[in-house]
Amino acid sequence: MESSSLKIFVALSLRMGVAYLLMVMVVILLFSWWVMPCLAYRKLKSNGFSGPKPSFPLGNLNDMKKMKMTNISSTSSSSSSLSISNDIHSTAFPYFARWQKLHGKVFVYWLGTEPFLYIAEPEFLKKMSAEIRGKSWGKPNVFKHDREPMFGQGLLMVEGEDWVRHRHVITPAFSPANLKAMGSLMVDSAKNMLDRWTGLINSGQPEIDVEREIISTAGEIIAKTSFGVSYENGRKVLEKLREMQITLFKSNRHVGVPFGKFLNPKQNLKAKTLGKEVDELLRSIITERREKPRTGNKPEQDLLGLLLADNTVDGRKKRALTTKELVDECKTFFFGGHETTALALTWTLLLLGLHPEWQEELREEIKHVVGDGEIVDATMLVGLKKMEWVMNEVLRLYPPAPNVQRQARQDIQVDNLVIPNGTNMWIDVVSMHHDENLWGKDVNEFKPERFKDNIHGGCNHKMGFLPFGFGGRMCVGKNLTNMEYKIVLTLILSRFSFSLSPNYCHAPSILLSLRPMHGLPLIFKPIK
Ligand code: HEM
Repeated sequence: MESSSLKIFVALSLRMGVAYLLMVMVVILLFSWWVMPCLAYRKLKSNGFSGPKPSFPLGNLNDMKKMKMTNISSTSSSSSSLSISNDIHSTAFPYFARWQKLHGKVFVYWLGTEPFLYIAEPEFLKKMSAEIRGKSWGKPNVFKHDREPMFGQGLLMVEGEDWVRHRHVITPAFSPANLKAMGSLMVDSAKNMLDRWTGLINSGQPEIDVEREIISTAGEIIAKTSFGVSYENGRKVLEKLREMQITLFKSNRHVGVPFGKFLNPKQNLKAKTLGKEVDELLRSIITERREKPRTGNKPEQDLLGLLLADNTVDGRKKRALTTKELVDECKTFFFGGHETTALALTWTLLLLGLHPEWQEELREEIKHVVGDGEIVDATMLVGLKKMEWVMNEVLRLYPPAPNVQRQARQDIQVDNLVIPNGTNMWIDVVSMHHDENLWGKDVNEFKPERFKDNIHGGCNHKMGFLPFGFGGRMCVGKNLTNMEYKIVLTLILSRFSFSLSPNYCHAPSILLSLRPMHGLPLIFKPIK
């Protein structure tokens, strides 16, 4: 009798325990997905920020999806090579274009239960970022799960003192001396690509999808220059990263939605598996380099060599990167180091295909600065000023990194408004680059000369042109991009003239970066 009542007592206690635990879990979930977002909403509202009305639990995701779908169906029929417009904001981001009309250039919208402060106003951005140092900025926690397989805790995502440590280790890899040494490897890879193009043209195939070609050459360049590995070894990493990019960013994602990751279980599993495979490949590249005998006492000066070396920050020896940190940095650089530069070149070829007069201008400049000879030394490319105007104008109209994201790690005062600690921010670079109030009536025209004698391109606000980000977290690879861009474009323009194929369909779209959805077919003619 005694033992049976003990059993009943234990069973009852267990049930009550489970019920209690469930209740606590429900309260925690309700608190973090309902109460906290509502409090954040009220706080932002009381601070004067308005925006589209969210619904629980999707926030504004449904509205965004609907506007995107309506936009795709209304533009797909009209998109032909004759109707190419550089006015891309309302097609790439129809929801932001619409909400701007209703709520201005700073407002709050919701991804699931996460509020985002949308910013397309350079003066607001200037005031907001004036007091915040690089290490004090956060990156939205809500994106971290999504981006973990691609970037891990690499430089793009890391925060605080760890960011300082990583940035100090990495910056020397992009010193002028190191960049100069990378120049000849870039020339070799670009020439291989152009020899392939010549072969295709000679065999009667003058139409080439340059997006695919340039992405693969830029991948080869980053594999050789930053990691000292052959394209074959780098290719596996790049292919898997690319597959992961498509898996993670092409489908309907449920960012910020409670249990959102369980809504796409197949994709999440695939991304996780690919992430593990990439980590394994990179670990073997790292191990191989660790075991490779050094030439002399100095570590190799490419990115991987510097990441592996012990390092000193502000005169003090700092902890070297752990293997996990190394793998994450390698992923970040393998991906970030080729895709953005390749897209800058791709969009340039589109605009030059549409503007043969600028092809001629640049050819003249190349003749003057480089002569008819080879690029023997990349430093000679510094004199290509018009090419720099063209690059800036392309990055303005088609910024490969179309937005910058932040999360406040402290309350931030902007005039009489307070952005509460924890607020996510979405800085719309495409919008600012296409804002008539900042650039004038000809904002959507391709006019490289606006950058002549003016590094801001005549924009009436210094923070209205942000292709490489801003402040302490500005792009670390800017100079590498500059050099690679000039080398590849110089070689292309010296060997070919080109025009747009009638098969091109103009559909700039976002897959993390801004890319031509259907590639970029061009028709080539050799010029010597
Ligand atoms: C046209 C080419 C490029 C564009 C448009 C571009 C754009 C950007 C932008 C907008 C940011 C700021 C992101 C933020 O603040 O959240 C950034 C950061 C970064 N970029 Fe680039 N990038 C380019 C080329 C490169 C290259 C070639 C590399 C590497 C070799 C690279 C590596 C990085 C890294 C690691 C960061 C993070 C820096 C930090 O947070 O300290 N980028 N880039």
